[in-house]
Amino acid sequence: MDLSGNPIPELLPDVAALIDSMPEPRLFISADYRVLAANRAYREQFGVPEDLSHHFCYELSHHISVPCDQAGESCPLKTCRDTGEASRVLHIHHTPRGQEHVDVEVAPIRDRAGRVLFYVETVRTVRRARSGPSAEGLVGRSPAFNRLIALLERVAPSDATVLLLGESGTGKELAAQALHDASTRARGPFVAVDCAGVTETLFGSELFGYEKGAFTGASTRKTGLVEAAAGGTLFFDEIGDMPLCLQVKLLRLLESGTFRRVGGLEPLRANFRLVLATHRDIKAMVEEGTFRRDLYYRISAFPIRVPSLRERREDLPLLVDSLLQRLCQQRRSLHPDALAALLEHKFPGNIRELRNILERACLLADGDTILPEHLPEDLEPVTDYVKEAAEEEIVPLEEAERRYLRWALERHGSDRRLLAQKLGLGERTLYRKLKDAGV
Ligand SMILES: Nc1ncnc2c1ncn2[C@@H]1O[C@H](COP(=O)(O)OP(=O)(O)OP(=O)(O)O)[C@@H](O)[C@H]1O
Repeated sequence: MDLSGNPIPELLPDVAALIDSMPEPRLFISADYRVLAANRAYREQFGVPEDLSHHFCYELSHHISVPCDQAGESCPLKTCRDTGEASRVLHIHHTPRGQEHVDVEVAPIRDRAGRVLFYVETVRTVRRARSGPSAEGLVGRSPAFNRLIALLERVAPSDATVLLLGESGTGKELAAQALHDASTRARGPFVAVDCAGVTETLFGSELFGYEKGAFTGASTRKTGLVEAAAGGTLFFDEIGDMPLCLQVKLLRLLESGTFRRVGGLEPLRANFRLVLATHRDIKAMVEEGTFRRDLYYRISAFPIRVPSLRERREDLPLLVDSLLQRLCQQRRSLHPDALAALLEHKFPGNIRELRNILERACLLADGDTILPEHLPEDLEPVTDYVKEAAEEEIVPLEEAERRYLRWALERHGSDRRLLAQKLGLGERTLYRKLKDAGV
């Protein structure tokens, strides 16, 4: 029987017993969000009320009284109901341990005739991201950050090459490490190679190692980074800074999957998962001829954009608390006026800049509280296009709209769907307007 009309089908107890043996936390839900059963793993990890019969999934996981899709969140059950296909999203759920990032997947369970009986929701805790202050790892809870985590979670278990793009200091290296930790190679090594400022000779011997006697001073055999990364992840940081002559060598390694130590004859098989990062626009570099097109195609199968701090401004208080835990011996907090000043700052250097500002402030502050005077004097304000427009002469309406859109995007643009909603526009109209305005 279809569960949207809710009596529970007779086969549910059998299926519930079956999923009890499954190791991942699972819920059975009806089309109208009612929780029908929770398996043992779910009960153990998330704890549920004795009697589930009067509970809805959104109450259990979000502590809200309306379905997620009516509360501005994407709801995998709704998508699954609409499309008939499984749907997977990243959410932040309430758990006995506080709020946690979880990877939620909802799939329909059908009878022989193909009618949907009910839905099964699998909930996997994402351990690589923290939604509360934390002394280590990636922290954040903004839509832009959650999108990054969702992509990292999706691609991590595969061996696909990942290219992390984003401004300096946004956390690309931390994201690469998180990707490794979430991969099947997590027990293997994570080896980072900094491509900025490498010379051809150094690169060869660093990357591939050398045999004893390969050149003057090579008194013993040296293992290179490619060999050291066997079974793990090889992370090329600042790949956009790699000179063209070295790009050829890298391409050869990727194409052949083999390498030779300097001075060695025997080809050795490489065994690493490739992750790369750059703050440069390498697509534009390809057009300019400063980055090899063939290498670009080889490494850009799965690009992930790491958002700037401006796109995830709402994470700033959480980042401040986390970084203060990491930086200061004693417990320190930020005065509300100091936080307000930081919220107004542009942060061209992103989280690294925030970290440096806080490190300096910790040294300057005598007490437990960081005050505005402990922050740099030259904090650069976010351009206030609205104020700018108001202070000037009357401008054409089109120009005012362009400025407003730029402001709205800078301040609230991390979730474009929500932004479109707030502006009273369809998402496609917003995209068109942004394109027309050159934003
Ligand atoms: N989400 C985050 N949560 C906590 N700390 C973060 C986060 N993202 C970045 N950081 C911190 O910000 C600093 C810069 O991060 P990272 O070195 O990973 O940036 P990057 O993008 O690789 O920079 P670059 O392009 O200059 O190499 C580090 O100290 C890192 O620990």
